[in-house]
This record gives sequence, structure tokens and C-alpha cells, in this order.
Amino acid sequence: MAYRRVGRGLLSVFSAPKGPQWKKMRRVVVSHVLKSAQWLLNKRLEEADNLVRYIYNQCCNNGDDHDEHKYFKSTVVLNVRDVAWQCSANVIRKMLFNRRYFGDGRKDGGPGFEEEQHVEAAHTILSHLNAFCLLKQAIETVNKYHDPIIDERINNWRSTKDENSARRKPNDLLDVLISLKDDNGNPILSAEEIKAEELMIATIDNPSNVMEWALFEMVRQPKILKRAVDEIDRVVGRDRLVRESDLSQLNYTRACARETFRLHPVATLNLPHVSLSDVTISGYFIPKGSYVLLSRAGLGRNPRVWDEPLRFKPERHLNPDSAQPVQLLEPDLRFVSFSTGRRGCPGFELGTEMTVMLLSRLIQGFNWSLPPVASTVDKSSLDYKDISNSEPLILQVEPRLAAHVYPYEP
Ligand code: HEM
Repeated sequence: MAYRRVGRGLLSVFSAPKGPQWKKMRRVVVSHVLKSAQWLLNKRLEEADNLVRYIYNQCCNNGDDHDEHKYFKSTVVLNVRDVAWQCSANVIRKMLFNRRYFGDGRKDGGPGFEEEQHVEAAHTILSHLNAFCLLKQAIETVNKYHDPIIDERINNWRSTKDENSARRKPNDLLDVLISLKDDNGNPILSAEEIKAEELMIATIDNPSNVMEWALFEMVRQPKILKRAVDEIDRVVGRDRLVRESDLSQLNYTRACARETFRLHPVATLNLPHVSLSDVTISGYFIPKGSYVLLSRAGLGRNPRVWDEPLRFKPERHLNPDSAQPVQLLEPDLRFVSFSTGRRGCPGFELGTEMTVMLLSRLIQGFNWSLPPVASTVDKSSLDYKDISNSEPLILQVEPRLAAHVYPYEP
């Protein structure tokens, strides 16, 4: 009960105003961008396939040449963080710009120089969101890749004759943002507003953070990994890869993702909020205008709410009496995943699908284990730190399905 009272109180400070431009963008995201989520399913699937294909290619000593007879499938050591960061970025790049690569890319599905630079800059921005500095270089790097694509696309839409433009169907989220018109037929968003959208930043870090920390915990507790693998084999089988339509049945994998949000949040603090009025929460008076920073680690590991709070125990989220799939959303704020209230994440459904899909593909497609030099993966001493300060997870990986199941891109 204690957390409920706290949760309800917190809603009154979860309403920081960000100005009319932000409200407009939030409206656009809720009413147009997220409605597009379903028709962008194929793009998400392409990137989930690419994730599996890329790791598979790393396990094969013939590089790009996909011929199963020539392949010698081997165990390789992989930097899980690099792979998770890139594939999470690929999904949102594909939905937003309809492309995986800014440059020529790589035949094996991995990132080129441009994508590595882009993802590094996006994560630099994210890890400094609470800092009072401009992060000029990282923002310039992200804009260097985004702006030319946006300018070119706007020109392209605006140079199309009006009657053709009305018939033209959006092919990605950028098209959606550009083609929005008000009742008088004028664009709803200016070029500057489109360039200022933060969908890339809003989406890039959470799914990859879950992939890395969930795998870390599962490898440390092989029984958990086995239970998740068994569930996927039971629901999906071993002759095809997980699809989004399977996700509601992968309850144990969902519980693993939820437990990762609780125990290993992507950042120590939530985004700052401002209280709009004087409010008292659990006996603490918070004056109007205060900056409120919620500790994600403090909520998710609160011993008054969570039994054995430092143990990774996905079972705690399973409810045998409920027919509903385990939710990654936590509206009572017993931990922070998508947050709640007026500023809560409008993309929680899409974010849940992306996260569970990518994690399921990693678990289904490969056997994961500690490399021989175990010291390289010992993150146990770092459990309390923000992941961005910890060492990347390095694991041994080998394919676990028949060669024909792995996606092939000529
Ligand atoms: C696993 C994936 C995701 C997680 C965990 C996540 C989590 C969050 C969190 C914690 C916030 C801050 C809420 C606050 O200030 O209290 C937020 C804001 C936001 N997210 Fe997400 N998000 C995810 C994916 C997405 C996706 C896919 C989209 C849209 C395509 C999206 C769009 C937004 C937007 C627009 C905001 C700002 C809301 C506002 O200030 O009014 N997010 N998200």
C-alpha cells in the first residue's frame, strides 16, 4: 500500500510543462506516429532478422558468403553491447528513415563507420540528459546524419505535384511527419520541428539495455536462460524465428525483460520534472516549481516493495491467475520503465514489442555462455552503477538452430 500512496502522489509532479512546441510534437506522436506502428511491422521484422543474420555471420568463418556447406559453424566471442546498440538503432532508423545505413554499410549486416559514429553520439546525448552542458559535438554528429535526409525528403514531397502528393502513401515515419496537413492543407510541422523530433533518442537505448542486462543475468543463472529457451521452443518451435504475433505467449521472456527494467534501469534517474503546484508526498513537502528527479534504481530496488530486491527473479512477475501477458509498463511506479502520467512514454506498446522481440531472437537463435576468461564478464561488482559506466558484456555465442532457419540477405 505504501508504494501506491507514493505512486498517486507522484502523478501530480509528473506533468512538467515543456512548452507549446513539445505539446504539438507529443500530439503528433500519439495520434499519427504511433498509429503507423502496425504498418511498420515489416521494417521491424527486417531488423530483427538482420540481428540474427549478423550474429550468425560472426559465427561462420566464411564471412558474407552464405552457403551452408562451406560454413564451419563456430563459437565466437561477441561484444553484446555493440550488437545490442546497433540493432536497436537499426530498428528505429528503418522505421524513421527507411534505411539501416547512412553510408555503404556492410554486407554481413554489421554497422559501418557512419552507423558506429551515429550510435555513439546518440548514446552520448542520452547519458548526459541530466547534465547542464550542450553536448554540442554529439548533437552535431546526430544532426549531420539526420538533416540531409530530412531536407532531401521534404524537397521530394514538396516538389511532387499536389494531386500526386495527396495520393502518395507514407513509407516511413519521416514521410508521416512531412505529409501531415492541417484543415487548410498546410503542413502541420515545419522543417525545423521535424528536425527537432527526438524519436531516435527516445527509442534507441532502452531495448538495447534490456538485451545486454537480461543476457548477463541469464548467463549467470543458466536455469533462467533454459526456462526462457524452453518456452520459445514450445511456443515457436525450432524451424522458424520468433514473430511479433508470438510475443504475447512468451510470458517468461516478458517477465525477464520486466525484471531487467526493475533491476537494471537504463539510467539512474528519470528525466527531470517540475512540480506545477505545492504538493506533499509521503510527508515530504515539495514546493511548486521544484525540479523533481526520480531515482529509478531507488524505486526498483526498494526493499519495502520488492522481496530480495537485488536478485534477478523473473518469476516474481508471473501471475498464474491472470490470462494477460506480463506487461513491461509499470503505472504504479514501483519501478520506472515507461514512466506514467501526462509525460509518460506514449510509445510503450511499440517499445514493449521491440524489446521483447529483440531479446527473444537473441535467446532463440543462439547459445550464450561465459567466455573462458570469466573476468571479462564479471559485472557483478558493477551492479549498482549506471550501465553507461560499466564494462560492455562480452559473451561466447554459437548458433543453436539449423542453418536454413537463419535469414539470408543476398
Ligand atoms: C523500450 C522502449 C521505451 C522505453 C523504456 C521508453 C521510456 C520512456 C520514458 C521513461 C520516458 C520519460 C517519461 C517521463 O518524463 O517521465 C519516455 C518519454 C517519451 N517516449 Fe519513450 N520509451 C520507449 C520507446 C519509445 C518509442 C518507441 C517511442 C515513439 C516512437 C517513444 C516516444 C517517447 C516520447 C515522445 C516521449 C516524451 C513524452 C513527453 O515528454 O510528453 N518512446 N519514454
